[in-house]
Amino acid sequence: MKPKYILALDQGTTSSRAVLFNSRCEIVSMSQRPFNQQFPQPGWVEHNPLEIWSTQSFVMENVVNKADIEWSDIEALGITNQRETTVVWDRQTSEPVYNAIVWQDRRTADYCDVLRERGLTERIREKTGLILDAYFSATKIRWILDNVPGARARAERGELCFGTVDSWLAWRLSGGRLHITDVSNASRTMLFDIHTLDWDDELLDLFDIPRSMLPEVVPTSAVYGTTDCPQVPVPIPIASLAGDQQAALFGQQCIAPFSAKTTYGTGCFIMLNTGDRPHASANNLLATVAWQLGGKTTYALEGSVFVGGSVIQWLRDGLKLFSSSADSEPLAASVEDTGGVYLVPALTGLGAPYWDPYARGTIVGITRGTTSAHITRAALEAIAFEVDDVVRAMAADTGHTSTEMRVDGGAVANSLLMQFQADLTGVRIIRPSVMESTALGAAMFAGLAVGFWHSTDEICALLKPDRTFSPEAAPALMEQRRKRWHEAVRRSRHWIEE
Ligand SMILES: Nc1ncnc2c1ncn2[C@@H]1O[C@H](COP(=O)(O)OP(=O)(O)O)[C@@H](O)[C@H]1O
Ligand SMILES: O=P(O)(O)OC[C@H](O)CO
Repeated sequence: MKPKYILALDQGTTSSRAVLFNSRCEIVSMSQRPFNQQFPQPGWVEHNPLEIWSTQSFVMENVVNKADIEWSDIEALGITNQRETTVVWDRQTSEPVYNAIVWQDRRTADYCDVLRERGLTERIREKTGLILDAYFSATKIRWILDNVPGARARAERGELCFGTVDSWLAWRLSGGRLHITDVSNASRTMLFDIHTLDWDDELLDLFDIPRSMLPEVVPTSAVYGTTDCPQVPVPIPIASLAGDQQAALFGQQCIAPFSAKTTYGTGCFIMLNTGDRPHASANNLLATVAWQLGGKTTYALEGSVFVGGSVIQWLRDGLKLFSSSADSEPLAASVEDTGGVYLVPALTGLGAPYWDPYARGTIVGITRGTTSAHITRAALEAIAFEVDDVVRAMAADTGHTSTEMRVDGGAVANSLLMQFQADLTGVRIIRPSVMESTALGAAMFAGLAVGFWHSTDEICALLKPDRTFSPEAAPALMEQRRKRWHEAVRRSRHWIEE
């Protein structure tokens, strides 16, 4: 019999990726294409939705051509995506009415302050599991309706569609037949009740968003329809939609309650499976939907750190300390320690567990002896400190201390960072052999929907770890370092005037 494949489309913040998996969960081919990041004003981040689609469709075609297979050999495709990023488009023409407002964009921070002053924080948290913050889609949609000429009237006439990037891609792939989003993406909009699993009318009223704009909410793993676009010559079942962090949690086989993963990409996203109910956080973490599979809903606790690997990008492109992100490791390893330097990468404010949109990046402890190597090492350590803050908040929330954490994302290639993370957090860090956990998760959801794989157990038996990092440092020393880090964080906070 001819081999069959599952195609995963992974639409990330900085690049679009397509990955083709065979039935042994091996990567058969892969293609990646970066696209433009637009920063029209300080704190604003936008993407062109047409470029998101053109790069995504380019890599999708490329991956099939590279593998030298027929499109009809693909049993199903799955979509996973940067979450919260907001696209609004015309239902008739499919033309976006504005650029995509990216999850990192802070333009609606002051509007969130107004809502906070009106005492809405708790009500929003109860329903959505989220912290009232500009990160989520609701205030971004409202901004588009209020600021793009004619948009509100068109939305009220039912002419506009809203979607996170999963919806936008499903719309384009299906030739405008599917206006859908899955529960994991819906749970990041701040318009979705994670208990009833439906859009919430009170929140829609609050943000003044017509319900007709919203996509239909579907399970994470199911056949929703087939492709119908010029780029795909045969109809292929579209069989999963999942937020990228939730897909990574699944791809990392964190299927049992209290299993956890961290993805070290542009940001760092720490997620803990909390089983079949949301866990309300007392420590500024998010309760969110992990996935809906086989009629069962699984929830997670999440800490979202806004600047992770992107601080290394900033050292590379902004300060020009090295020419490739991988060079950060030998440079940092060329010194024994940071020489007392702490770098707080609050370049777009601070996310979990601080949620301070007015914080800004800070480097403290610089002396005449400080070199680019010390600063680079401090930046790598900062990523680990940020993750450690969230892991500790999770332990405080759940009363459960994990002994291991699975990791993925571009920056896990950095072994110095991984070892420091193990030392600091005191847990075993497990790096998988299939590093594309996000794409793998999307493929697993899609493969399960079409019977390509029959159970998660069958898939887990196919996957092996690549390397484990065990804690080696003295806990007392790490505690001292943690104190200094918190002192540096304190200095970075509330820097921008409200
Ligand atoms: N060896 C490395 N050391 C540290 N950071 C790295 C390394 N390789 C890549 N990165 C960082 O990882 C990020 C890319 O990770 P990736 O998972 O591809 O991001 P995303 O999915 O958010 O677009 C970049 O910010 C890059 O600077
Ligand atoms: O594109 P990534 O991997 O940085 O992920 C972005 C997150 O989904 C934002 O919440």
